[in-house]
Amino acid sequence: MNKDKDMKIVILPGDGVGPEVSAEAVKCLELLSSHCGLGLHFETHAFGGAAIDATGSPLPDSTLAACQGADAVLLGAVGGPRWDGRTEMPEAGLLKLRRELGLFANLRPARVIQGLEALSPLRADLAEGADVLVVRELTGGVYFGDRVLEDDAASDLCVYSRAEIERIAHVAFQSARRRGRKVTSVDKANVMATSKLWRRTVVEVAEHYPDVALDHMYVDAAAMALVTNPRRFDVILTENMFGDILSDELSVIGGSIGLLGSASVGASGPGLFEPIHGSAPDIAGLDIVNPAGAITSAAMMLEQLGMADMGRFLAEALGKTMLGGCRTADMGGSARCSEFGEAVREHLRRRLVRYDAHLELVTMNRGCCA
Ligand SMILES: NC(=O)C1=CN([C@@H]2O[C@H](COP(=O)(O)OP(=O)(O)OC[C@H]3O[C@@H](n4cnc5c(N)ncnc54)[C@H](O)[C@@H]3O)[C@@H](O)[C@H]2O)C=CC1
Ligand SMILES: CC(C)CC(=O)C(=O)O
Ligand SMILES: [Mg+2]
Repeated sequence: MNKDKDMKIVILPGDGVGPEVSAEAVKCLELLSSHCGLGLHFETHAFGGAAIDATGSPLPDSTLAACQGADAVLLGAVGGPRWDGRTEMPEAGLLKLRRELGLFANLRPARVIQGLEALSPLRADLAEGADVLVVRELTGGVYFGDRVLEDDAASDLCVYSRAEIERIAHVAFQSARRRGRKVTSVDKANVMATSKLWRRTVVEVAEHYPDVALDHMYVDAAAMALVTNPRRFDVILTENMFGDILSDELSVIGGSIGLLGSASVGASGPGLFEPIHGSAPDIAGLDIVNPAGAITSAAMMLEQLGMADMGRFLAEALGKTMLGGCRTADMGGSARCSEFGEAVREHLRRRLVRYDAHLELVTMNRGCCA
């Protein structure tokens, strides 16, 4: 594959385990790019706590400008106790980056991997075949509302407009069309005004998708159903904070939070690809973190950049690595983060040899038929 245009990928390693997991994902992308002539160019920028230390800001102007000019952004994770209580927190940089890039849709796929059902804490008969996509609204709700913190009282404002709900609902219904044709909208419409508007708007948007089934659940019941009956879900459509919490919960049905990647996309401009986990300060620097979520995010990035085959090769190599028994500590194994990443690349190299042979055959056949 030779792309017509070179692509700029901005890497934001961030804090804690962020640099470790993003390094493994980047090495996989470099391998694919150099082998297949993808023309990916990588540029690393300061972000999060590391950027606060270097510049005083979690999202320096130069980092934001680089992201705005990129084809895609790959992020490790930000935050950690070192910056707790600061006026400028690393996490504020992440929220600002999402808003500045207009990334209103956060897609978090989770599934129980066939052959790895034993990793799931769920009973085998519940776990088998579970495959859920969380479509989380990413630039509205309580994370972006006005905050007041006084000595004896505090408040966080939750605001959603109809337009914000409509656009994320369309993403969910369109995603469902490519999957199991079912959307479960999760809200707290028995209490919250934003949830009442959410439910009303989702029902209206659903009229454009008569081929997709829609049901509604309150978030507390959904939290229970995720671990008692995950197969009842196909696409979960929900607001910012509920989606943040539910997707961490959902990650454990496959065995570990370390497995889940995500894609954040907007109406235009670069997407942001990041594992769903945080900076895991308790295991940072030990080379034991699971880089699967970061590698999955890199595969999602390739797909979004129009290189679906390459994304599939990477995801398959990741699956083969785990099925072959190479697992990090969170999956009950003893592989180091770097060993795991290298094992993925070894599977990728083997896949690329087969791909080259296939391309050669196609070229030969074309020659014969010309
Ligand atoms: N997107 C981001 O950058 C996010 C950043 N954070 C930040 O990260 C910091 C730590 O937050 P926590 O609540 O501890 O959440 P966390 O996701 O960093 O860690 C929760 C638990 O999961 C484990 N874990 C996480 N990722 C793992 C992986 N890939 N492999 C193996 N084990 C893994 C950790 O060791 C820890 O025990 C905080 O400052 C938080 O604000 C939290 C979530 C998202
Ligand atoms: C760190 C926060 C800004 C958000 C978060 O936990 C997430 O997006 O998963
Ligand atoms: Mg989170």
